[in-house]
Amino acid sequence: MSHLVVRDLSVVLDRRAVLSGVGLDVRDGDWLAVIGANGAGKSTLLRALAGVLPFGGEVLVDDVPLRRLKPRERARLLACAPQSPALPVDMTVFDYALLGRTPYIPYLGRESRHDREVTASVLERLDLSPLAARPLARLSGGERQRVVLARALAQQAPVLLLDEPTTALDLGHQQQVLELVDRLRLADGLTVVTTLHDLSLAGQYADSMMLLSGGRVAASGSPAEVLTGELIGEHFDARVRVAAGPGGRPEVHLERP
Ligand SMILES: Nc1ncnc2c1ncn2[C@@H]1O[C@H](COP(=O)(O)OP(=O)(O)OP(=O)(O)O)[C@@H](O)[C@H]1O
Repeated sequence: MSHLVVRDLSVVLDRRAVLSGVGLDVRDGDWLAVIGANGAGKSTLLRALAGVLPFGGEVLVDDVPLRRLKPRERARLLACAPQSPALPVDMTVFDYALLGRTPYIPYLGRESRHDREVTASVLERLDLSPLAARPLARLSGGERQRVVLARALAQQAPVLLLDEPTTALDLGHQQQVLELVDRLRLADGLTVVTTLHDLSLAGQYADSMMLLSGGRVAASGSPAEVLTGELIGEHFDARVRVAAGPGGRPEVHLERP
């Protein structure tokens, strides 16, 4: 169970301010969806939270500033599935997912039976067991995306950051992955932050949403507050119709101009 707080976060890349003044507060078991047009800064935000980019401002997990933690300590608190990480193509699916257990394996030590069991069970839940011995080079795009997610889940960290976790997945696997993340957050109180381009899907799963535009927070609140025709029209330059879906959650449909 972990409470993620971000205050006044900024990131400068190539001497350009890519994120400025970003704040968020995600409680145990809550799901925040970060949305925004291409280049708005969504991946940069997740990379800064994951500690792989230098940033200004504060990121706190349960009141502990992230920048004070060693990489191993941070990895036990916060797991990240990036959008397209460089993959060691000769490594097998099992060994790659097992890398998620690194923060628990002693220096110069070997993984325990428990580490292998956790890894095997994550692969099972993502339909990846039959591929466990296959090298990453010989996977489809969607299979590779699930393996990256498997590594993050094997890390068993209470804060989970997912960058576009469903882009390469077919409909069934999109549902499987999002339902699995939803079950984990309800059962284990996982704190989830995802970027998602599919706004209806984001509205169905998230408790709260944040709309980024030009590296700043343009809107935040419940899905119904953020997914309005006006905000989407302004920040995505798209014409849409927003309808109330199941449970009053907004559904966003593109409309031909
Ligand atoms: N390493 C980098 N150096 C310089 N600029 C970068 C770097 N990485 C990203 N940017 C720029 O930062 C801005 C935000 O990029 P980011 O990848 O965070 O956007 P995004 O919202 O995730 O976009 P998308 O929806 O296309 O994935 C973009 O203008 C991008 O060109």
